[in-house]
Amino acid sequence: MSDFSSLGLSDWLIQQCKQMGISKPTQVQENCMPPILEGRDCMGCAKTGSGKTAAFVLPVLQKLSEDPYGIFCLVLTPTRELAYQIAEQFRVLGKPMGLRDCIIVGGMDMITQALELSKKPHVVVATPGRLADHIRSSDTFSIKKIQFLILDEADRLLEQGCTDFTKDLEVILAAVPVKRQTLLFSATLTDTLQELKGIAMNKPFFWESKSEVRTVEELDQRYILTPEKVKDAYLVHLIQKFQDEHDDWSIMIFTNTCKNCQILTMMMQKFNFPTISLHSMMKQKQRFANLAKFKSSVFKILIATDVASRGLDIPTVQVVINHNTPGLPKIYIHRVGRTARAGRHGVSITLVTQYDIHLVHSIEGQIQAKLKEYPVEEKEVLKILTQVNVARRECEIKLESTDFDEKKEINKRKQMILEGKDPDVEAKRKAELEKIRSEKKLFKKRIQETIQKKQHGMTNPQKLLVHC
Ligand SMILES: Nc1ncnc2c1ncn2[C@@H]1O[C@H](COP(=O)(O)OP(=O)(O)OP(=O)(O)O)[C@@H](O)[C@H]1O
Repeated sequence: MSDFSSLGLSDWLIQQCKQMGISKPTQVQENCMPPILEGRDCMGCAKTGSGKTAAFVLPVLQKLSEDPYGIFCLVLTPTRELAYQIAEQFRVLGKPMGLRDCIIVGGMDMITQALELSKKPHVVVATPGRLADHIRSSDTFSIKKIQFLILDEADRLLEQGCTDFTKDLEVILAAVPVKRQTLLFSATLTDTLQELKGIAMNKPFFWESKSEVRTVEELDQRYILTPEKVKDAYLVHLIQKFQDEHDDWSIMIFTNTCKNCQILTMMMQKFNFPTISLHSMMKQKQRFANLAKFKSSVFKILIATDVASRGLDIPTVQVVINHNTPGLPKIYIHRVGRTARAGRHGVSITLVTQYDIHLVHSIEGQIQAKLKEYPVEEKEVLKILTQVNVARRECEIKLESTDFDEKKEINKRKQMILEGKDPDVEAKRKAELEKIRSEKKLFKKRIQETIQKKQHGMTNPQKLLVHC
């Protein structure tokens, strides 16, 4: 394995790495840093927790120190928390050169951000939506001369998930120079390779870690098969066990919706577990505060939606629990990648219902590894089942008495307005679609019933026609 100096990194950066406890490059750093330093575009696909951030931060800082100006580098990332984490790496590693950075994310004051942008920071780390808003509304800053455009979690930025970044990316790509170095990183690049190559036009250097298994060796991947109604009892049992058996422990629990995240958090707090939540319906300041409390181990359990599934680097996390089986293997890869980072060991436990078995098969197919069953004493779980289910119902009732659903509706309407849609027209369209869907469902059901009856000799063709 090479060292940082043989990769072409300057002494002052090597010293900075040492201060951070980084002495030898990881594979992705060893392979991607030389082409980046040579001026090539680069696409790096390496496992979670393998040091992809430093693989782009270090060469950018080196180039910036040779010819410092602002705005030199723009980093785009899908979540606000991740933007802060990346900016922090730039700040720590770039301290000796007096690096000036600026974070541009939603949920924070736009005027303060505009002022910071106008001061020409060396590095801007942004989420696409808010940066595109600044580009549309202000001419007090320019990203026309940037040297580096970096897309961290590049595949997420390009996919059309629940947050669709494509329109904002178009605005940003039109504002950056054609002559630039483009760097794209993620643990799951391969699905969107062609689109990504379109962004890194300059014959990109592509590097992918060779191993067949797409999750890290240090991760013990488990599952528990459970009926839907017993899931929460398993969760309480698992947490109790970790609390009893470990002194120093930290758990991330992923769930599918903001509401479920909120209810589970209330439930765990009811059981006196030190729990805190992170989801997109929370105010941004609360999100940052909760994450900070979890990082500093004031709270040992973080219950989150997929807003926290990518990139977050919290070394103390030893366990990841999937309260729902992720619908896509790549979501699974990122979620479980919040533990077993940088060579540490970790465990992931996925709660699987009978309806999710096909999802587990598709996850196993993608990661090229089998999940093993996690042994649990069912008797112990059944003992607390009623108590846990009563607690859930109480929390659901409590949440219903707040304006949580109302807030959700308002957020949805705000999002539609931002996307240029009329919320009332959309609601009407949705209701009509729903009506058509349920009519179709009923129609299908009737046909099936009629066919079944016919097969049992209980009907005749006329009856079928009458039904149709
Ligand atoms: N060469 C190195 N040696 C030891 N630790 C390192 C090295 N490079 C980075 N690290 C540490 O490894 C941890 C994970 O790094 P990083 O967050 O960059 O992972 P990643 O590959 O971006 O993961 P993800 O795909 O989850 O975003 C960080 O705490 C970082 O400080």
